[in-house]
Amino acid sequence: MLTQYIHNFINNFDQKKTMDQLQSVASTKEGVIGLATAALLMSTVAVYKSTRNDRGCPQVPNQSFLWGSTPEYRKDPAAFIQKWEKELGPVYGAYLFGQYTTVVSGHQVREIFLNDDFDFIAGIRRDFDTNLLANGGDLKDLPTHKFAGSIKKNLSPKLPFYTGRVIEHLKIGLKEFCGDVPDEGMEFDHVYPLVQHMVAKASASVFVGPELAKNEQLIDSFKNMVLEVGSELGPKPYLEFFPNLMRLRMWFIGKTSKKVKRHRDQLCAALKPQVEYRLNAMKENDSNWDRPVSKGQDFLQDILESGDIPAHVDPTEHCCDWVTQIIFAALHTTSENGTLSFYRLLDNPQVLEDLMEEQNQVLEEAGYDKTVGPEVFTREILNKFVKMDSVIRETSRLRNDYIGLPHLNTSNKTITLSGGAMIHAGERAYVNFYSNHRDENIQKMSDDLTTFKPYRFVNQDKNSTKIGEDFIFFGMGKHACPGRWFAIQEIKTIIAMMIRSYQLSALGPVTFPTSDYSRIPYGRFKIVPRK
Ligand code: HEM
Repeated sequence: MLTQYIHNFINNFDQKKTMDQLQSVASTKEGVIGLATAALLMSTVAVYKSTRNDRGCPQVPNQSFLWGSTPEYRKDPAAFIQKWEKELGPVYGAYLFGQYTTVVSGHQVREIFLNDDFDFIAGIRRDFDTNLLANGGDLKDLPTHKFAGSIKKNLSPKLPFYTGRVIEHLKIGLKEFCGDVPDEGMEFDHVYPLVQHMVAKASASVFVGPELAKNEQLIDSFKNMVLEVGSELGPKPYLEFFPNLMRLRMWFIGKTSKKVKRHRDQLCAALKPQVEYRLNAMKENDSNWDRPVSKGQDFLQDILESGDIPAHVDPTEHCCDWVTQIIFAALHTTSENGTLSFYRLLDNPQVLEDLMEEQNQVLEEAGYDKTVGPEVFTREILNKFVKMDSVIRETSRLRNDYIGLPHLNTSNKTITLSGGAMIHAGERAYVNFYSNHRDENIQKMSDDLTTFKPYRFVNQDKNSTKIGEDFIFFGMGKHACPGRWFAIQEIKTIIAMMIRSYQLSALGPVTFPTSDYSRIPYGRFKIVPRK
């Protein structure tokens, strides 16, 4: 009743006015007390409902009426998971993140990923909706299935073709970032900015073409849009109780934030002349135009040629919405995980030398001598770097991911898992990365799964893009990440290139985070040109 009332109450308000009111309410002491009281009431109702509903699985006892088990989880997610799994088994209910949640581990994760009634995109939108937050157009005009379909059709099959361009642009990115590295070497505070710049440059050359990849403003958005726009959201724990308010807040940020406006403006300004030029030339069937396909394709051209631009949307705006979606799906994810693998190597200097040795062997077998540079890499050659692939998979397996990938039951019925757990309509099931990536039965291996073993997956038929219940880093089933081949190839190329060109070393300890807030390790490092 109360939730329904609040739902109606919010939906009957003008969004902008409501948001203004909410912002001013939340900025006063009385307002915060009011919101906290409302959150307490909501929480009490939800806890009451959850105890009355039959859940078909054991529950984590609720530790606080207001926050449920969230503080215990946030304090030490690994300890939370170990404790409750030991006590309750692989599937249990918990009051987490402002709502009742079913946490699913083991073989039953399949039943979440492979059931069409569970929807990850709908599950994540409650807390993070790219369309709203980045003012990225109407979801109906660019639905996720269209975006995913286009990646599958236009990106993955063309990877062999894009490899050379990616290498060329990674090199440009490296040069722009480091300049000429002197013989005595160069020191850096952190890996992320370097990897981020290289990923932005190479990704832009594939998504919008080599010409636009020279545009500094566009590259700035490829690098910084996700972090800057994401930071506008900030932690607002009391909003976790109010999905509608959360969405209003994202909508408000999208419409009013200066950071969002800056990135959208610079993306549109960069894209506009290219989009207009290409559309004009296509319309006039001008065979002389500098068609990107003559120099190779790019993803922007695929969008323009798809004939899918809705008639009521300005083509530049539509392409800008596409690029915004691409930036959110592809850029930070790849930079972050490239950084992680890089730090694992800095932390294991012997592996760096092994990987150089592996490169030399593969290149020799391909008919090259040891002096060649990374420009000779092809997709085929990169695929033969099996030790490096294992390092990347092992890095991803051990990432500090805990309970994640919320999947919303979008049907109007209760879904019962094979172990008996019931997820009612409108509720979310979370997948337990942490357990599946460390469980001996799931991994089908027994040697210490809590430690980093770089060559664990060599000759195991488990490469870094092979998904399954033992590797849910990219999800699973028909919605598994369609960009994973591109992401992994980019990460592999960056690492292989850096190893081939420089001797890399950590300058002090490398620290891997264990919280659920940041996945990025830190530590200083040095590069010295190889002779
Ligand atoms: C290391 C980098 C990346 C990671 C860790 C990652 C991870 C994920 C995960 C966990 C999902 C959800 C899968 C599921 O629901 O089962 C996903 C979906 C998706 N990813 Fe990625 N991703 C990465 C890079 C990329 C790149 C480079 C692209 C685009 C070129 C991309 C495009 C997408 C799209 C379009 C979806 C939605 C698929 C659908 O709903 O059908 N991702 N990704």
